[in-house]
Amino acid sequence: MAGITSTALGGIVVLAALLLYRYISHWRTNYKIALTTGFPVFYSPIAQIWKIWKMGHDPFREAGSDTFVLATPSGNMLWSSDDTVIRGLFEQHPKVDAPVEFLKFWNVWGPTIASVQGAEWKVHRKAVTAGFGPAMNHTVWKETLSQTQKLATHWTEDHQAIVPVVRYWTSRLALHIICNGFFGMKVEWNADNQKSLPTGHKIALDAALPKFIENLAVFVTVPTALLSRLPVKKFRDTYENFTEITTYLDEFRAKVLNNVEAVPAKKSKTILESVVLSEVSEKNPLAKESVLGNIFFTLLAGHETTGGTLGFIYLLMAIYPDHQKQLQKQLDDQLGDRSPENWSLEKDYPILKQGLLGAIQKEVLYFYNPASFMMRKTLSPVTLVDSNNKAHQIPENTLTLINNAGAARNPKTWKRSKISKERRNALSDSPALDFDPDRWLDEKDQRLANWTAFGAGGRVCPGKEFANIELTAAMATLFKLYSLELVVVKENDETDDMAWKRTRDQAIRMFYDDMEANITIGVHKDIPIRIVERVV
Ligand code: HEM
Repeated sequence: MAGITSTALGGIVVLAALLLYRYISHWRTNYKIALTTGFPVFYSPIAQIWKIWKMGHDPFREAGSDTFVLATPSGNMLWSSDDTVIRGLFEQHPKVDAPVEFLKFWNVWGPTIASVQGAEWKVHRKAVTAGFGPAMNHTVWKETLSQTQKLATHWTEDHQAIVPVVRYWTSRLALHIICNGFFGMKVEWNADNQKSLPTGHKIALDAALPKFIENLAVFVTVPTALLSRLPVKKFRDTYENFTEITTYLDEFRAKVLNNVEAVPAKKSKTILESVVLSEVSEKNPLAKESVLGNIFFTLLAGHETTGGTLGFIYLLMAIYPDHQKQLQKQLDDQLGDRSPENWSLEKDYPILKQGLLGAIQKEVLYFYNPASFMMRKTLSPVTLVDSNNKAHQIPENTLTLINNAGAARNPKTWKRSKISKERRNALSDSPALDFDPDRWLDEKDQRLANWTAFGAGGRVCPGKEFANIELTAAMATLFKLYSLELVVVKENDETDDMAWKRTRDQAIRMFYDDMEANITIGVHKDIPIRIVERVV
């Protein structure tokens, strides 16, 4: 008996040694391949991608290079915070494309634009993008002007003008706008949406979507059969929201299909119509699951990003009242005493975008880009040129990590404000300390010429104009008619000024300490603000 055991044990030891040898030799082979790129190479068992926003440019400073390769046993991963390299990665699509094997979690109903490559991606892309255009831009402009005024009234009347978590509301605002653009739905701010539910529904669409998105990780990791059966509230809720959304999407789809012959002749289609139309196309029709999936993905990509960005903008304007006043003065000059109903997309939007309002948007998208990183993969060998004009040969099958957070805090392109070391340390060296929209108004400064918040090349964000129009209209409406202030509560024998500075510094610190990365980044804790009507 003891003999058999020791033989078995010996076998296990030999097998383990063989596996370890294979593991190490894969690792060494990958390391040698990585060296051919000409970038510094490091051995790494795993990449700590969950910490990326907080780490900022630190990994690159420690590596002594803005681009490096992590050689891992299962393959190599190139990390870059060099915006010339990042541009190159975007623009070399389709040779460099999304690594679909890591993006399957987007397939809630079926494959979507975000989780496919090559010829299949072209079909999805055509279906999704046909609905973006001048008609949609007008809808977004008008709906944002109207919804933002309604939100401000809702804050003032129903919340005694105090708003604890701004991001929650700006996400809702973006959801209301996109639901109008996609489905022609008018979502109101009072709780009546839940009372006047369409037949057959228990939850309103604008309530089910955010809850489902919040629990997307649960949905992706727990099998659907268990979600509906296990006695865990989170599982049951996730399943209920999923089935509600499926029914809504099915109903929207059926409505278009019922009258599908009329759609091709329409001069401008909604995104819903163009996606559904692709299901009945003779050439490469999309499956029903992909139709539902693409509508969901575009809804998600379109409101989480824009809502989150607007949340940062509103908060930063409360933290920096001087910038807010400067913006309001410029808005008064640009828009005069016309009311929002009379602002025009053709005339006012380009002027607003070129001024301080556009600069604030860029500054926020730069530091608080909704995606702290993006993944790509080289599908064939490519040449990448870095910001020192040096060419690097990157082998096929190299995963690449476009590190937006690192690129934004790269000292080569980022001019920091003059702030003492002590103050930086006390406020966690939060990027909110360096908030400086004016950097985008200096035309001679070309440091950030390569930077892009929306990607570039074939896979560039199709919602770029949608987002820019929405952010512009939501900022102009709010700051033309109202001001935002941090809510200051005095402690002990503090003077007004001391209490304000303490509150402001606490908010700046929270912009680093409490930043969380989920699907997008956000400060999810309370930073209460007050809305005050302007007397102009
Ligand atoms: C501040 C707002 C937004 C930002 C920063 C943003 C950024 C991005 C980025 C960086 C990409 C990836 C590009 C690439 O892989 O090269 C992307 C893709 C995408 N975005 Fe946006 N986006 C925003 C708003 C929107 C909106 C409003 C919509 C729709 C209404 C939208 C729909 C999409 C879709 C469908 C894709 C996938 C494109 C593809 O893979 O071909 N986005 N976005």
